[in-house]
Amino acid sequence: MDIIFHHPTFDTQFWLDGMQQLIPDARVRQWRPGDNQPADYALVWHPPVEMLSGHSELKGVFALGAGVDSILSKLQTHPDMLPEGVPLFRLEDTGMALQMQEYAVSQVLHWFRRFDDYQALKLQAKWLPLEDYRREDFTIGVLGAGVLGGKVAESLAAWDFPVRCWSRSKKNYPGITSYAGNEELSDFLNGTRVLINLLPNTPQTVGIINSQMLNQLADEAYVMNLARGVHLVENDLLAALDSGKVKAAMLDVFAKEPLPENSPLWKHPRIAITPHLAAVTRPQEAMEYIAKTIREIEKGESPSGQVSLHNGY
Ligand SMILES: NC(=O)C1=CN([C@@H]2O[C@H](COP(=O)(O)OP(=O)(O)OC[C@H]3O[C@@H](n4cnc5c(N)ncnc54)[C@H](O)[C@@H]3O)[C@@H](O)[C@H]2O)C=CC1
Ligand SMILES: O=C(O)C(=O)CO
Repeated sequence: MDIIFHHPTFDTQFWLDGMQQLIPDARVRQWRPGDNQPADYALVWHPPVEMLSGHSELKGVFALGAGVDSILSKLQTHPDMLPEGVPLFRLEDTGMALQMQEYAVSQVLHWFRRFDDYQALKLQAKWLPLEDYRREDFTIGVLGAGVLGGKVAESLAAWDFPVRCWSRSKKNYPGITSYAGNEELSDFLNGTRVLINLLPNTPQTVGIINSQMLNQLADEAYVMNLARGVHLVENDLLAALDSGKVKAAMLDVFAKEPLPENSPLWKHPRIAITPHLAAVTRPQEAMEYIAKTIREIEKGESPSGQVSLHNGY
């Protein structure tokens, strides 16, 4: 079995050695421009078109992240990049859910305990106990209730917050109210105080966090974007912050990354920013998942994690 690997920034040797250890009889190599030799599996992030195009012998392509939008958008301009019938897989959790839970829970608790207000008071040397927020006024709404959104919703429900989620089809997470489809979006938004985005980037979700959505949230809402920058209309968020509709935002992802130095988001006192690291690929977990999936494919099984090209995620 031949496995090819390409990632613009990962430690390639670590991945080659790791995959070799997990599948000892495989020949694992770094793909380099000009390498047109056949392969059974490809592990990729931002793959050059020629790495995959024409390789209909591939039995699987593994994206080395959870979101496959960068690969699917390249398919728009290079439809032959993924040969017909070759399945595309993505990382399902592999250590990312726990990171998302840490990120979301710590920030929700930060807002709920009003640490942002106390930091502002501290800067004025003011000793002023504020009224507590109540859980019943702190409904958390998770947009996208898949592998990551579902876990984030569960971890916040464990802190006794009222939690709801929104997805394409109904979910059955204990203690979480599930809303599905565009027809239930307004009901989901109505009363949501903290909006957490974990949707995939698809034509249906681009720009979804806009004025219309923000205006339907509870007053003094909080917004956390952990999915993709293109989901959020940045100017609409700035307007909602200025009007007071939104009290604060925590953003991990941006339409343009790295976020340009002249972006007004940097200077806004009620926007917190992290540089797209809410959840990163954990190499060992990812390799174990890929090796397990390869074994399942080799046995003729249908492993989970296959991307639906039709749904776009
Ligand atoms: N900031 C970061 O560091 C990271 C961000 N991500 C982002 O998180 C996203 C979510 O990842 P997973 O949970 O693994 O994806 P997933 O595919 O398991 O879940 C997606 C959820 O969104 C829902 N959804 C999709 N389209 C919808 C629509 N049009 N209307 C309503 N619901 C819709 C699905 O029903 C599902 O519940 C990734 O696509 C990626 O963009 C992932 C990893 C790290
Ligand atoms: O896995 C993903 O989709 C990411 O965004 C990683 O940072």
